[in-house]
Amino acid sequence: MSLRLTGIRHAFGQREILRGVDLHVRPGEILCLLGPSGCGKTTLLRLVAGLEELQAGRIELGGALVGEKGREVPPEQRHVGFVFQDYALFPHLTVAENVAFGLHRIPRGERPWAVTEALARVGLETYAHAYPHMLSGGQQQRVALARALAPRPQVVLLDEAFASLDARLREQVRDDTLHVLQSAGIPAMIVTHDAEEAMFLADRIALMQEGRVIQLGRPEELYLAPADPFVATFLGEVNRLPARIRGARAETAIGPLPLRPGADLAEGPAEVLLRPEGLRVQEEGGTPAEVEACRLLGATTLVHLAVADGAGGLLHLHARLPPGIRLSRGQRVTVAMDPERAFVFPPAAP
Ligand SMILES: Nc1ncnc2c1ncn2[C@@H]1O[C@H](COP(=O)(O)OP(=O)(O)OP(=O)(O)O)[C@@H](O)[C@H]1O
Repeated sequence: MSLRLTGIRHAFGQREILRGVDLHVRPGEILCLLGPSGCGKTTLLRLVAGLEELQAGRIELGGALVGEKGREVPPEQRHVGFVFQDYALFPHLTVAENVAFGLHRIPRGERPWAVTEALARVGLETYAHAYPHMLSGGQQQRVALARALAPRPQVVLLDEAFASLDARLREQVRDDTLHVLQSAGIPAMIVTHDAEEAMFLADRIALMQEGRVIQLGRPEELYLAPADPFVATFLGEVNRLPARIRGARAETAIGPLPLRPGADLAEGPAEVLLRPEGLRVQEEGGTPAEVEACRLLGATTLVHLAVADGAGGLLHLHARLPPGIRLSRGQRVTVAMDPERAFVFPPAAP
């Protein structure tokens, strides 16, 4: 079971929303469509589900053509499972009846077993006879997932499925969802605008901007080798350092950074983006810096630092250090760069 999208374009009126998207969700793979609001993620998902008329390109599910302009398989015949942000459970049906709702293709006699199996998969078999309002938001979302998976669809699509849950519950439901999707082995395409969520869930991330996939790869590829500053900043916090390319190095206020092999950068001004965990704080042997603030954030300690920018001003930088490290305001330290967490790009447009 896999999903292949080729040359998908879409416009609403004169506005081009999708500008040529090619994607392959492999069997059993979890692919996250990540991008800012309005970049076309939901539209792409709706095209896959058949909820939007295809204008250009092809959609294949499990090797069979389900969408091409003028030749579209209707949504109910596509074997696609859908989970929305607002669960969309039927309030007057029990949990079991909600899950059974999409099982018309399965022989009647097998349906109770399919419902029990789907509810067991999400750990809610004891709630079969409860009504949605008796469940927490997280449990309702798990029912929605069970309902989407019960008919064994070719692909399951999740659209901002965790957005309406509060932070702690969201983490729990995400975690459950990852394990449920992996154990079901059904490929999934998940829409989110939250980079951390995408990194948590995805085997691969397709980062979208203005209707195009800007970079496609494993989360660590996007995080550690971003194709451009947009990808670097979307995937996580960065420090921005003015730089100058000289030979095979980018020179910055906190030392030189060797260019990566194949980097195509002209001599002259550039910009280095440095992940906060790539800013090492040491007692000696780096560039002098002064601690402005130090806060424990739970899993990491965030240190605010001031460094001379080499032109009479100060650069404000963030370092993320292991928890337990305590530095005081005004303390003098030195800083250095971890080249694995630093990326050089042409200078930002003024
Ligand atoms: N039926 C429609 N008619 C006109 N414009 C639409 C329609 N559906 C979506 N749009 C517009 O298309 C653009 C892309 O919407 P889409 O929902 O695909 O983006 P998205 O990346 O999922 O963002 P969001 O997270 O905000 O939903 C938006 O500007 C939206 O206003």
